[in-house]
Amino acid sequence: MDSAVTSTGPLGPSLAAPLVGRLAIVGIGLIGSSIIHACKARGIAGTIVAIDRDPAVLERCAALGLGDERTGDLAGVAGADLVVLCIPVGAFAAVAEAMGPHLKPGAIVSDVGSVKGSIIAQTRPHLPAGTHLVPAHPVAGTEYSGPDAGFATLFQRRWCILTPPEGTEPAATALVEGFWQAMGANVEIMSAEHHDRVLAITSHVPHLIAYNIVGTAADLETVTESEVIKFSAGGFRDFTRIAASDPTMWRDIFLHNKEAVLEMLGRLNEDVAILSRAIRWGDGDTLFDLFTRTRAIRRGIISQGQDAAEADFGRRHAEGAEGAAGNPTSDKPAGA
Ligand SMILES: NC(=O)C1=CN([C@@H]2O[C@H](COP(=O)(O)OP(=O)(O)OC[C@H]3O[C@@H](n4cnc5c(N)ncnc54)[C@H](O)[C@@H]3O)[C@@H](O)[C@H]2O)C=CC1
Ligand SMILES: O=C(O)C(=O)Cc1ccc(O)cc1
Repeated sequence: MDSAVTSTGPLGPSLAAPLVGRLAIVGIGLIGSSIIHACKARGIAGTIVAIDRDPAVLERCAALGLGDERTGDLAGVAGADLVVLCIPVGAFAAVAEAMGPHLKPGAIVSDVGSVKGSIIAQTRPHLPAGTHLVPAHPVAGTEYSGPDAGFATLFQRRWCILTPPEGTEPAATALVEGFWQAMGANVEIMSAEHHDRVLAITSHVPHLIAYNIVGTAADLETVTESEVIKFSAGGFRDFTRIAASDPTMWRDIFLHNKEAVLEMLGRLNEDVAILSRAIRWGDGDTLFDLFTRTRAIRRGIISQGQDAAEADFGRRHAEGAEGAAGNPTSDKPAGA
């Protein structure tokens, strides 16, 4: 990648020549618009076609200058070298069916969906021979959605997981790998099945827990709504951020990663039963041992540099610096 770099700006290296001639992004929400910002900032694509079925979204794209061309018609993928589907997981079959006939021979189709097995199953049957499918999932996002929420640095130093089905042309995978690296992401390749199990425990079940706890708190008869808001500075506040995530997107994720999520929920329920028992019987050792183990996991994540801002917060907190008592979790995406 480095030999193709001409200059380094505030957003990182800019490419000497675009990696992709014609890029089509379908779905200009948080992720689609962030890709467009990142590609523009770094000269990754020659021409960008922004496609969305919602006229209001296209209007915002025009106002924000997102895309060199904009259309509500999936025929807009015609002539694209790379098409990236940035739509809810439940919309893939219909979109793939409608766009399939317009793809040029050799086109690479990728995506950003949070579930991979279902996306492959929905998309592959509709892709003409001679095109390539290289599914991707940037493990980076916020609780915000829509074209106004995107920003160029969203993927920087974040993981992007590729799940090319067996038999995928290595050159197609390499192109998509280079595309994400050019936006600042670290790329890892694994099977779709493995991806869906890993993400079920690291992302999907945590979101379900957040939705559930906020719902439960809201339903409690003995705690008023104003008390929930007033005293939400504790752990509950972090849950409310996650529970503000897009309902359509998350409904689709749970419906399309059903098996892995149910498997992980089964394990979680068993472990919650063990904790309930420890609390009931005053078994402090069980609680202390678990909390010691989980604290080490958290510190391991930070020392691996996966969350530099929070590591910095932790350091400043230890030093007693000004502002260290605030919550390190941003309520707003940078630049939004
Ligand atoms: N929000 C996040 O933090 C992350 C989301 N993802 C995945 O990225 C994908 C997109 O998520 P967001 O950008 O957050 O969603 P979003 O809600 O911000 O944007 C989705 C866009 O897709 C458009 N759309 C929906 N159906 C369409 C169709 N049939 N044809 C054309 N456009 C259509 C909508 O009008 C909307 O503009 C989802 O699959 C999600 O699982 C992946 C990583 C992080
Ligand atoms: O905002 C958060 O905490 C997230 O977890 C964002 C996110 C949502 C969905 C994904 O598939 C990946 C990342």
